[in-house]
Amino acid sequence: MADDIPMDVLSSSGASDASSFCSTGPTTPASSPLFRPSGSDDLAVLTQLAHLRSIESVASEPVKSVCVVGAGYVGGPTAAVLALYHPSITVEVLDRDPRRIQQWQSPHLPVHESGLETVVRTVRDGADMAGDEGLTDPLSVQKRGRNLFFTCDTATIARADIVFMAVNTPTKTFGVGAGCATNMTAFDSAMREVAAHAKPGAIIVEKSTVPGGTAERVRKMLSTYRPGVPFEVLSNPEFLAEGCAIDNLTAPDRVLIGSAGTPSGRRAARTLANLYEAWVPSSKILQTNSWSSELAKLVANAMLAQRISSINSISAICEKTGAEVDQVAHAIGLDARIGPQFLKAGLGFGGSCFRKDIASLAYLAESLGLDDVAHYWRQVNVMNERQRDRFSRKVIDCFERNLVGRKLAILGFAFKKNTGDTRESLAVDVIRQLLEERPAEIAIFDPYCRPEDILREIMSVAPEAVHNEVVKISSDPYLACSQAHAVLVVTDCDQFRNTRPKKKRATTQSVLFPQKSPAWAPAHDLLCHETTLERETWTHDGVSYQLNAQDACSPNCSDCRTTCDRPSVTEQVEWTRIAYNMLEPRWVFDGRGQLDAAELEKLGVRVDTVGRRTA
Ligand SMILES: NC(=O)C1=CN([C@@H]2O[C@H](COP(=O)(O)OP(=O)(O)OC[C@H]3O[C@@H](n4cnc5c(N)ncnc54)[C@H](O)[C@@H]3O)[C@@H](O)[C@H]2O)C=CC1
Ligand SMILES: O=C(O)[C@H]1O[C@H](OP(=O)(O)OP(=O)(O)OC[C@H]2O[C@@H](n3ccc(=O)[nH]c3=O)[C@H](O)[C@@H]2O)[C@H](O)[C@@H](O)[C@@H]1O
Repeated sequence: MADDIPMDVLSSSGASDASSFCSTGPTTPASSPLFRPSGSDDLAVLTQLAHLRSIESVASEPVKSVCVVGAGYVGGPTAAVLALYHPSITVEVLDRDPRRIQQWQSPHLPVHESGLETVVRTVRDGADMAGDEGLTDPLSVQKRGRNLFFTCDTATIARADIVFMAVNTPTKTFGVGAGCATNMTAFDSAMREVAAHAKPGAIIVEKSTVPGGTAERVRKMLSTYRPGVPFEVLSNPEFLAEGCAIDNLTAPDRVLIGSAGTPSGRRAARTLANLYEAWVPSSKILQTNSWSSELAKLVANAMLAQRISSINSISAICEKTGAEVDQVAHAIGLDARIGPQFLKAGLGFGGSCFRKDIASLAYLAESLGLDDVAHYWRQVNVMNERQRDRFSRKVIDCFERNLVGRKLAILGFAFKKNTGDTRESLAVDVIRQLLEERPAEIAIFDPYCRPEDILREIMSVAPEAVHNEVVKISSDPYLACSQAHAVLVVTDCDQFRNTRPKKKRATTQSVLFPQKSPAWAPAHDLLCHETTLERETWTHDGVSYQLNAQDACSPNCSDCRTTCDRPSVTEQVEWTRIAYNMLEPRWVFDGRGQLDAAELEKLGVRVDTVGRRTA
């Protein structure tokens, strides 16, 4: 039995739906070409009829139930947003990891994203809601039921009209294609569950980033496991970026849907487009064939990453000349054909996707015999690794290649700001290289990462440093930097700046909902997230929601303990305080080019900035 799902959900669309297509007698009149009055042909006719009905149902029947397989950074937020915009659809998120599921059901969500908790609580726990009249008038308040559920029970698949596949697709580390090809183990194992349980006519949607041709492979897989049963397979890659997932999901630049191009494939694509049209303008929903859609996802990431490697290659030139990389980036970004985004030089790109998606693209090119193309894209990853090496080397050189006895502080461990994701953290490589020089201590502070995640990543490259407590995690930036000979800014967190960040431009959300919605940003910033009689309220799209209180955790909840230990730094750090407690030679290495070096130098520290020649 699925966890925590009301009985009416289970009874209205149980697994029996799947068989009901076959057990219902034909209603086709005798004159129909499908009708054969007798004998062994009956079964074939019934099967054919069932298929026709289930294919038809893809387009004609409203979607009542959605299953998202994979409760990760993509699956969780995607399911929550889908549930928010479709209160009448039951959204169930399936994961094989019980710990993840338990966290999604608790106050301690496994993913840190601005605005996510508010959305999850609204749809997972239900809320009171009211329109313009507001929540103060009891007569205008309505109940919003719960329609987001998290479970480990694969039976949930059988209830779904649409199944989104959002499991991890990392790089293969073994066998043919090791280091480049996509490891499809998780995807294929989840697909086998889907093939076993999905009801006829279900639409299977690839949300995961997969190699080109996967939709075709999935179609074959389905026809092997469930011969003769009709399913539609769509590609619908996700383009959200971590740290702004809710903004990206609620106001995407585009939604891409790839289908088989057959009439039923197009109908399935239309059904999926209808779901999105609840909040995305139809002009932003693109339909292509599956291959184009799958390839477009890899190419989008490759092109973004390529810009970063390009500007970082220029930063290397700047560091040896009088040019400043930010000035160069600004000057070229003003050309409308180039544009200003993704030109920020730094330590290179981290995160779970850019490197692996470029490797997958290069592997595809290589498998097609296009070695030059493969080499071209691989260079983007090569440049990226060199960027980190250059940074670590610079730190070591500034200490005349002797870090013995020195304390280094690392500000930021996540691969970018506003996330607690430690996968492919840039800091790991830097720390690994610095540890080779045997410093006395490396202290790490990050405002969002869990200490256990940081330690796990470092354990994978330098277990001894963790055991010997050379590497320490601090929940306080000032403690981390106290008595440090150098401070390295590794993540672009606004908390680490020494100047006010530039004002954010209005999000596209405010364009989408000009009058009604005050946009998500204020909701995130909790400006319209207030506590009224101890119940929090928030407003979106002209509707005010009053959240229900969350169930209390057990007294020995380990997540509560971790949360208490975690930093509460949301304000900018005071560099005066940091500088005061540093030891000579008081180096600050700005790996993200976001500090005002001249201001910092007034505090008596030496500053080295990526993409600028050191004074
Ligand atoms: N993280 C991101 O920002 C983005 C990721 N993507 C793509 O989305 C996909 C998912 O990425 P993330 O959410 O970051 O991964 P993740 O690792 O955070 O989550 C994947 C989840 O799938 C679960 N899982 C694995 N095998 C399963 C199975 N057989 N049955 C049920 N659950 C299973 C895992 O337990 C895990 O919770 C990847 O293909 C990734 O490339 C796409 C856009 C953005
Ligand atoms: O497929 C994915 O997983 C996602 O990958 C990226 O999203 P994400 O990796 O979450 O974050 P980005 O904002 O793209 O940053 C990636 C890395 O590049 C770095 N970066 C970014 C921009 C820049 O100008 N310079 C730069 O060094 C960031 O600090 C970070 O380490 C893409 O932006 C998403 O569109 C895509 O869906």
